Amino acid sequence: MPTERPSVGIIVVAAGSGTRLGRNVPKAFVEVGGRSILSRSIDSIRRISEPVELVVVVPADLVGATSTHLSDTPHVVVAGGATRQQSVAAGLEVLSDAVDLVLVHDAARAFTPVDVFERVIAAVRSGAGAIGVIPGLPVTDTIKGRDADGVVQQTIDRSRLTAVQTPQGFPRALLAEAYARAGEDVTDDAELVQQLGHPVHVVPGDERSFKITNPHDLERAEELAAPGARASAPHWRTGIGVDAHAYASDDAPAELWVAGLHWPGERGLAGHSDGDVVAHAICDALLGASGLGDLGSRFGTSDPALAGAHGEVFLRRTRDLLEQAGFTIGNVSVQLIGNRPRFSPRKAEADALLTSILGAPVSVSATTTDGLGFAGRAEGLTAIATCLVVG
Ligand SMILES: Nc1ccn([C@@H]2O[C@H](COP(=O)(O)OP(=O)(O)OP(=O)(O)O)[C@@H](O)[C@H]2O)c(=O)n1
Ligand SMILES: C[C@](O)(CO)[C@H](O)COP(=O)(O)O
Repeated sequence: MPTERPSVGIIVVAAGSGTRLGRNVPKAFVEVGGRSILSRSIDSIRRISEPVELVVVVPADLVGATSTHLSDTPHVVVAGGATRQQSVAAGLEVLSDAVDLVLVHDAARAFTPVDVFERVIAAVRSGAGAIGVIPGLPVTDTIKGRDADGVVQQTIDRSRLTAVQTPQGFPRALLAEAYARAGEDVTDDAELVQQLGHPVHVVPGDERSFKITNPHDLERAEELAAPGARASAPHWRTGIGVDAHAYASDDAPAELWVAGLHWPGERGLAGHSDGDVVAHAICDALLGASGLGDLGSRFGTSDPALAGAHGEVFLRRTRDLLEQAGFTIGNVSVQLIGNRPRFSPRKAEADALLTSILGAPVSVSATTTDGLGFAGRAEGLTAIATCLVVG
């Protein structure tokens, strides 16, 4: 069935042995800062702002062990071949029919920022199914041609040279045809597409997208992976979350918990958990900003462990989910809407508690609605939260 926009498939080739790196495990499975190169190479893919189909190509004896390197990212694993070209061909074989735009990415480029992926996807789309797109950087060294004895023959005009990176993007039909007709082994996908006579355009690559090839590259990778180092330009995202709970009925009274605090003597809220609207609105804002779903899909009412759970439980779990996905919370701002409790005397206490739970500044304010709406009629409480996250 035709889709409005080409649906994206990404083949991550990770089946190389890493001869030049000289380790005793295949390169993509070498650890950098406690995580494999393969695992790091999909960090940015997880952040692409649309769903993508992921195929990972690995050495045949590591097919079974690969999933542990990809956490919960949906993927298909397939055994690669003796050359990069054969490995890409193996990946192409298992893409589903839904995919009509393919990116091929080297796992060895473990720190490629997400904007490079998005730039390549956008450029392929703008080419109306007819062009290939590769990220590249200007060459900064002087480049000379030499003969087999090492004698310089000429200086090559570097102004027209590009150092080519991945992901390389193509309309699926074009890449499939290029691979079907491929002859001699070449070093990148664009070469095969060009051999068919199709144009390949260069878009800006990124210095951080270097290929981990030699031992020195591994040192550079360790530096980028070190705590506090930024492997990619900060990507700020905003989120919004709203929650409302009715007051508990007199038949089933409850204690009031709002903003992580217990409010003795106040009428409690009804709900599967403790009904902490402030905590729940914050979770929704954070999950939404990070593209990680929402409170309902992450912490469903079917989970008996969450019956009566306090807001703090949801907040801590939400923070963990964001951190696992590589996001850091910038700040959170929340407004509580309702007649009671009188919030301002405990604002500082609430801010301090929520700030310590989330490890980022949280500010809660409160307002009434001049008697309007369900909050004004004292039927319940609402909270609206906004946040910034960076990833
Ligand atoms: N048979 C191969 C060879 C390479 N690759 C992948 O292609 C990318 C680029 O290749 P390169 O950096 O040259 O990796 P290796 O071939 O492993 O390195 P070396 O040439 O040093 O052995 C890497 O992610 C690598 O895993 C692959 O999937 N299958
Ligand atoms: C695809 C590539 O990364 C673009 O620079 C490069 O051609 C891979 O070549 P290698 O010889 O397999 O490293």
